[in-house]
Order: sequence, then C-alpha cells, then structure tokens
Amino acid sequence: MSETSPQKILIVDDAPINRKVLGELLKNEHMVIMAKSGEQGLEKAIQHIPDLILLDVMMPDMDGYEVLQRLKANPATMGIAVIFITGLDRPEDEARGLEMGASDYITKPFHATVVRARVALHLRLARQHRLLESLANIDALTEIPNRRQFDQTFAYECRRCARAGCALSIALLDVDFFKQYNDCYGHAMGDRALHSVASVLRYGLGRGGDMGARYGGEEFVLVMPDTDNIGAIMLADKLRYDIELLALPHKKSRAAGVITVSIGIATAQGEQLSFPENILKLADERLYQAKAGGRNRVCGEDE
Ligand SMILES: Nc1nc2c(ncn2[C@@H]2O[C@H](COP(=O)(O)OP(=O)(O)OP(=O)(O)O)[C@@H](O)[C@H]2O)c(=O)[nH]1
Repeated sequence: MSETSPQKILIVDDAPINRKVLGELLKNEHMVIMAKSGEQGLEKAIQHIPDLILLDVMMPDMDGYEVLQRLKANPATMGIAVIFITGLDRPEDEARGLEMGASDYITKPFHATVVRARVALHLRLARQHRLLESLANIDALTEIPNRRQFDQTFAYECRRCARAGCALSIALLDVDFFKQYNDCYGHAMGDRALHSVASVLRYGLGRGGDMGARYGGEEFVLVMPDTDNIGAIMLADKLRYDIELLALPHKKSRAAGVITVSIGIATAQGEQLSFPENILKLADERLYQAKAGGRNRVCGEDE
C-alpha cells in the first residue's frame, strides 16, 4: 500500500444514527465499511482486514468487549487497531477496554474534530507499524523475505498443510563455488550476484502461497505448500535453469562458466509436518548430495 492510498475503517455499531454520523465524518478521506452487530463486525474484519475498527461497546447479543477479545484471539485480526465508541465514561470501563487491547476511546456524543483527530492518529500509527513489520521481514541485500519471515511462514504452512491433509515441499538452494566468485570478482559483485539470484526466485515462483527467502549467506530457501515431490523438483529445476540463464560469468566455477545453484528438496505430509526441523535437515542432506553429484542440479530423493 502506498503512503497516499486511502485506509480502511470498519465501523461496528448497532445504532443506525451512530453509523450514519461517523460514516459522514470519515467517508471523504477514508474507505468506510459498516457492520450493525458484533457478529457482522467480526466477519467483516476477517474479510476486509481494515486498518482501524471503531467499535461500539454496548451492543445486544455480542458486546464490544467480546468482539475485541475475539479479534485479539485471531492471528489474522489481532494487529488491527480498535477504538472503542462508548457512552460509558466511567474510568473503570475505559481501563477495562484498554487492558483488553483497545487503542483508544471516543465518547458519545461525538465531537467531529476529536473523532477525526483520533482516527487520523491511529491510522498514522497503523501505517508506521505495518511499515516496520514489513522492514523487519525483508532482507536488506536481496530484497526478498528474510530468515525471520521464513521461520514464521514455514511453521504456519506446516500446521496448515497438516490440517488440510496436503503435502508441503521445501527447497534449499546454495550458490556454487561462491567463495571463489567473491575472491575473483570482489565482495560487491558477489552481493550483486546474490541480488540477481533472489530476483529469479521472487519473479519465478508462480503460486500465491509459494515463498522464496534468503536463508543466510549464499543460501536461499523455498516454501512450496500443497506441492508434492515431483512438482517441487520441476519447479526447482526451472528456477535452477533460470539462474543459469542469467549468464553471470563465473570463470572460477568448476560446474559451469556462469553462476549456478545446487538445490536439495524435501517433501512432507501428515505426521511428518509436526517436525519441521526434520524436513529442513532432509533438504540439507539432499543439497549436500546435489553438491557431491557435481553441482548445478536438483536432488529430490536419496541417490
Ligand atoms: N558477497 C557476499 N558473499 C557472501 C555473503 N554471504 C556469504 N557469502 C560468501 O559465500 C561464500 C560461501 O562459501 P562456501 O560455503 O565455502 O561455499 P562455496 O564456495 O559456495 O562452495 P560450494 O557451496 O561447495 O559450491 C563465503 O565466501 C561467504 O563469505 C554475502 O552476503 N555477500
């Protein structure tokens, strides 16, 4: 999202007049979504992942406290800032909401300038928070997800694929004779070569759920959910070939005259997905086999 694109605000209030007043106040500058009950608010929060939620406290069936509790319990919505809208102005009510994770309070009757100022403040904070989050997950040199992001995604996809009963494959890639490349062409050229290899991974992974990350040094990792061993080998071999086609000269390589990678693949299903470290270990063993077998190749099974 760019700095200037409108941010999404979800208004959850059972009183039509409150929805109307707040909507009128905010709709010119922001994208406003309405929900008229706690239940509907939760559904729309998951569907739209807004930047901010204005949440009425007193609602029949599910009150604001319960909605907030459920938002905070769901990893998809736990990061969304919530401002409580309330007619209650007793300190203990305010404290309760803030302790549960609300970011702020707006009391009724509304003062237009106060509502706009509070909303603007929390939207600004939400934008900064998201920017920091994304920077913390991106590797500065290669501009693809870093090890931290890989660890989170891999753990999440292992759990998801186990639940869905599908296979998950991972691939470990290592640049061949990279020490010699650095020694011959210099560290700055080495950095540039890593950036080029990362670009192939960034643009070469077709499916939405696939992820290519820098694993560390001159090693990369691919997460391929819902992909069996044969599919993963085919995809990895295409990427290996695309990297060779970059044709980055490497006169010290004994595998080819250009930069190449060796790749080890592991596929897991069912129970095996409960042990992510074993999947990584297997991929690493196969990477070692690919190296021992002559480099610039993919190894998906024991040779
Ligand atoms: N330029 C650059 N070099 C790096 C970076 N991270 C790791 N390296 C270098 O990558 C090289 C890895 O060398 P080795 O692990 O010995 O393996 P290799 O020379 O690639 O040989 P094989 O893996 O056996 O084909 C080392 O020289 C590291 O210094 C980086 O961010 N930039």
